[in-house]
Amino acid sequence: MPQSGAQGTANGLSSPFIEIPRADWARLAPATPFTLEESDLARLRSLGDPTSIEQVRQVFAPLTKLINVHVNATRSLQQQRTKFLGEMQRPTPFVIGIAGSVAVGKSTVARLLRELLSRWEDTPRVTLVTTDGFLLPNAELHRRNIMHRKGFPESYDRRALLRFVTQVKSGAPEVTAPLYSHVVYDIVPGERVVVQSPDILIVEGLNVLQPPSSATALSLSDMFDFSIYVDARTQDIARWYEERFLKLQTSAFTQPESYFRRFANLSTQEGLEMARSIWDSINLPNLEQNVLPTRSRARLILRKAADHSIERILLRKL
Ligand SMILES: Nc1ncnc2c1ncn2[C@@H]1O[C@H](COP(=O)(O)OP(=O)(O)O)[C@@H](O)[C@H]1O
Ligand SMILES: CC(C)(COP(=O)(O)O)[C@@H](O)C(=O)NCCC(=O)O
Repeated sequence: MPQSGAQGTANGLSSPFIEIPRADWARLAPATPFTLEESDLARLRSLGDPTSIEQVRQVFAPLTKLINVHVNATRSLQQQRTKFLGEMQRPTPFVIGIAGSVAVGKSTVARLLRELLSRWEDTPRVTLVTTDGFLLPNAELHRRNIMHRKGFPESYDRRALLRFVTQVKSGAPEVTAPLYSHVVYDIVPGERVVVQSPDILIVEGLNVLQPPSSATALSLSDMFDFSIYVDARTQDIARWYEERFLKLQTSAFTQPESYFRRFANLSTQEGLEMARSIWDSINLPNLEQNVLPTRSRARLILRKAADHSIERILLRKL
């Protein structure tokens, strides 16, 4: 049975979330055969992410079913509204936001959802964009003296990001976004990501659930039809960040164009110290000050255990 109040009862208010026990959630998987193969999963997982096929079956398959219910309800509402207003309007893309800390594993969640949702016959065209494309280029971050704030809300061109998602959601046939490279650690000049009127747009990034900058402004999350916060204990995320940094030392950092190339030859101890210093000075304060406070704005919270498995599922009921 769903349990209420899993997110606490601050100020005596009851929690807007119910926790759905993992076993009950797994039983909500669709009856259709599960077709994801180990080889697909290997392609979709991020570096160091151990998500298993069993996890996908028990957690992600029911989640895509729930999202499919939301997609169909949204389309039905759109149709009825169009009829009521006497308008001619095609169904517009269903937009999903995925938020959470650096290194929590958002990319794996987003890629799995893209893959599984595209296997539903109602939504074959699913596009995933990451908000890093809307980071200000390094030259501009330096000019504003905020290079040490990469990932904080002020390091993005938030108006361009909101405009981009609004255009996609309005049904524009083709919208483009800038492209960010984690290896170069900067926007790639002249390259664009092209989005062509998908059935579903997934927008993944640290700050996608930020409230509006003023009481009268629209926020990105106003464009979301569904949203997910990928959550974990801060000390676990810090460890995942360190472990990933050590793995990147022998992979991405060795590439000639890597911004972190100078870290490739550090000893394990020095690598750990460098990872800890970046975590403590940038990603941890951003998590605590900006990202974590948006958790309760999500429709669904996926809470990961120390081994990356999803141990708790919290669904907003209000
Ligand atoms: N310095 C880096 N070089 C290359 N790839 C990176 C680097 N940092 C992160 N990545 C990759 O970028 C993706 C996004 O990472 P991140 O923003 O931390 O989000 P998350 O871990 O929640 O998916 C991950 O697939 C990660 O492996
Ligand atoms: C690029 C990021 C800000 C994530 O961007 P997002 O796609 O979440 O908008 C992050 O991965 C990052 O590089 N943070 C800066 C500190 C660091 O190097 O870890």
